[in-house]
Amino acid sequence: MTSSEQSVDHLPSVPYLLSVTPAGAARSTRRSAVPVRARYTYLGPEGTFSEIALRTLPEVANADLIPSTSVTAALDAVRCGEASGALVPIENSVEGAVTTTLDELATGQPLLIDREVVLPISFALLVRPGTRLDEIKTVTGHPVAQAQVRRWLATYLPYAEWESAASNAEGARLVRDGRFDCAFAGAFAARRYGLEALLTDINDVAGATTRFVLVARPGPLGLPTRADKTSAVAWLAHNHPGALLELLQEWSVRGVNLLRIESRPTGEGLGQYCFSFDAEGHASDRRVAEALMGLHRLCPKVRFLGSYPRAGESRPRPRPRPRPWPQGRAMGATTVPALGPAGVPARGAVPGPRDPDHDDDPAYTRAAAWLARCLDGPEAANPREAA
Ligand SMILES: O=C(O)C(=O)C[C@]1(C(=O)O)C=C[C@@H](O)C=C1
Repeated sequence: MTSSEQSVDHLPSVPYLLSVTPAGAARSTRRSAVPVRARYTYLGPEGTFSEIALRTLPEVANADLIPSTSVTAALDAVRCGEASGALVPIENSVEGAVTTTLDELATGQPLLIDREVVLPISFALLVRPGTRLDEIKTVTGHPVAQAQVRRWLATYLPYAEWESAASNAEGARLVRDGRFDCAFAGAFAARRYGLEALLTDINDVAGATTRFVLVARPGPLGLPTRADKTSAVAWLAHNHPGALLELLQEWSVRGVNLLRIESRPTGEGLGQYCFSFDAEGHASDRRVAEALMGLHRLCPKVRFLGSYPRAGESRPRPRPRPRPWPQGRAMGATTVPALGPAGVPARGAVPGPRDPDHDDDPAYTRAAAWLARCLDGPEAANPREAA
């Protein structure tokens, strides 16, 4: 048994976060002086990989961890102030994006990604004690799990009927209740639901991993480390030849590496897409800041999703304070706003200093003001959306 299995077995039984008050009710608790015990939520019920991922974070050691019924419920709990943060899956190395998470972060009241966790994923076939493989007729699990065991299912349970569950642990709960014969879930979930791991280490692709993000209400960004990632969503102005290329060029001309980019339907009709991406670096890095401002000029809508340490990079540590950018000097296509003592645009320093090159350029001024608000983390870090 691994240490993570042990930690799950010793979890207290907690209720689901079900009641959600209207969004917009509460502000971030990050700066609160009141010593309240933090509450974090995750895709539940107890015994999900999401819970294991959340428990790897030192900041939750003394917090209450409360399962949510879905990614949407977890994020809404943060939006309305019921939880300080939510840990949800966002990407799997075999199946790709967890689209619910991408879409929920792209819409609704803005949230920021604070941290990411990458977890190795391997499934066990959980059954009620005594069930044999040749007795299994119905199977359940999360859709992302199904994609990771498709070949295994075709080989060993070709006639079993699959029905998706809200999460792998929810699948295990349904097996316990007699709704299905077996569920794919982490082996650590077996004891929680009084089940038996008939088989373990099931995976079509060895070394599969899932990336999870810890999401919170907007607040000041963490200081840059030597290994950061910046996430955002951009909507293109017109569907014209080269529109996506223009967006990508904002990054490439500045030498910023994109780590992920995917299109997601906006819901406004066929062919209407926005682009969700991760870039290497922190929004206070000059090149990343310039690229974000470039996007703001180019796109009718940009949603900043945060700058945070990259998981798995050799121990990110705070950088030495960066040298201030030369104030008001043009750097490539844009200049950057005034810097505060931490090397990031100062609170209230919006827009930047008098800039003879750009003062007659309202698009520049708006982009600089937007970037400073992204770094400072006010509630409305996405004025483009209100426009
Ligand atoms: O956290 C869980 O256990 C989940 O059910 C979610 C989830 C996911 O959506 O990626 C997590 C990891 C596994 O790769 C499969 C499913």
